[in-house]
Amino acid sequence: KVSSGEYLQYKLMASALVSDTQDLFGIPDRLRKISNSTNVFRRFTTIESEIANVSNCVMPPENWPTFGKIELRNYTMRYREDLDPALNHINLTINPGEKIGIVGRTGAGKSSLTKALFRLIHNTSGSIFIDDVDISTIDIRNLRPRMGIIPQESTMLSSALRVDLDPLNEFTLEDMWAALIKCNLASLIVPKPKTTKRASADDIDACSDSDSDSEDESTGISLTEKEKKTQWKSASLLRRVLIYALGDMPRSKTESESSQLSILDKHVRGNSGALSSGQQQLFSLCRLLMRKRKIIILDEATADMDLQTDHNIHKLIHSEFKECTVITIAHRLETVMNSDRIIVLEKGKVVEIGPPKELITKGGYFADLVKDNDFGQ
Ligand SMILES: Nc1ncnc2c1ncn2[C@@H]1O[C@H](COP(=O)(O)OP(=O)(O)OP(=O)(O)O)[C@@H](O)[C@H]1O
Repeated sequence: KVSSGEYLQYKLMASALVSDTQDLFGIPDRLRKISNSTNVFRRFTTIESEIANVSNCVMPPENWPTFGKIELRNYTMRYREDLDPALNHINLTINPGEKIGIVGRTGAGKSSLTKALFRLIHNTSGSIFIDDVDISTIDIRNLRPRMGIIPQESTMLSSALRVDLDPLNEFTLEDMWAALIKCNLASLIVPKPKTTKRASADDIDACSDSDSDSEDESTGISLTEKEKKTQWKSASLLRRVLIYALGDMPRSKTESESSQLSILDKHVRGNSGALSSGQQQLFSLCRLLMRKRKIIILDEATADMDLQTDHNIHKLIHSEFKECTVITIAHRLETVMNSDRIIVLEKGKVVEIGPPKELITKGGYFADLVKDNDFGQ
C-alpha cells in the first residue's frame, strides 16, 4: 500500500529520471554542435591575412579611379596548381564609361573575372591595370572600396536599416532617403499610416519617377483636408514620405529629422518576415547609388528579380551611372542587350567581343547563345 505522499515522491523522481535520461541523449548532438563551432572558429583564426607587404604598396591618388579604364594584360589565374586556368591569357581593354556585358556558359570564367578585379584571387601571370595603375601594387584596403559591386548574393546586416545602408556614418538622411526612393524601396520600409489614408506607399514610390514638386493628381493622392492637400502639393518628396509615414506633416526640422531617423532605425523585414534575395539586392543597389564609384560591377545582380524589375533597375543604373564604367555579368539575355559591347568568355578565354547587334548579325558564340537562349542555364 502506497500513501499519496509516497506516490507523489515516486512520480517526481521518475520524471526527474526521464528528464535526465533525455538530457543524456542530447549530449552527442550538443557535442557535435560545439565541435562544429570550434572548427569554424579555428578556421577563422588560422586564415592567412590578406594584408601583407603593405610597406611596398603604392598609394593610389585620392580620387582614383578617375576615368574607369580597365586593362587586362595577358592575365592568367588558376584556383589550384593542378587545375586548368579559370582565366587564360586574357588581353582586354574596357574604356572609361563603357557599359560592358559579360556572358558565357556555366564555368566560362565570368565570376572569376570579378574576383580578379577585386583581387579576391591571385594571378598566375599577367596584370590588371585600372586607370594605368597596376592593381597588384595597391593595398587591398585601398583597392576594394574604390569600386562598387552588387554581388550574386547580397548581404543584409541584422541591424537597423541605417547601419546597414551607412555603417561608417558617411551620408546624410537625404542621401539615404533619395537612394531608397529611387530603388522603389520606400513602400517596404515606411510603416503603414495609423490614421486616415493619405497616400499609398506606391504613390510615394511613383514620385521617384517624376518631378515630385509639380506632381499631384497623377499620384492618386486623396487627402482628406484642403489644407493638408496644399501642404502635400508643396512638399518635397522626402516630406511626402513622412506625411505618409506619420499621417501628418512634421512641424519642425528637428521633428522631421527624428522621424526620418526613427524609420531608418528599424530592422526591415519583407511581407513574409524576411527579405527576398531580390529585395536584398535592391538594398545593395541603394548602397551603390549613395557611394557613386567610377567602376561598377553587377554580378548577376538582377538574377532574382522579375523581368520588369530587372529592366527598371538597369534603366536606373544607366541613368545614374552614365559616366561610370559598368560591367554586367548576366545569364539573362535581355539584361545585357543594351550594353555598348559584349564580351563572350569560353573556358577562361575571351572568344568574342563587340556590340551585341553586330555579334548577332555576324554569327558566332554570342549569336549561338542567343539562339539557344541558353546563357548558362
Ligand atoms: N573556388 C574555386 N575553386 C576551384 N575552382 C573553381 C573555384 N571557383 C570556380 N572554379 C572553376 O573556375 C572555372 C570558372 O568558374 P566561374 O565561377 O568563374 O565561372 P562562371 O562563368 O562565373 O560560371 P557560372 O555561370 O556558373 O556562375 C570553372 O571551371 C570553375 O569550376
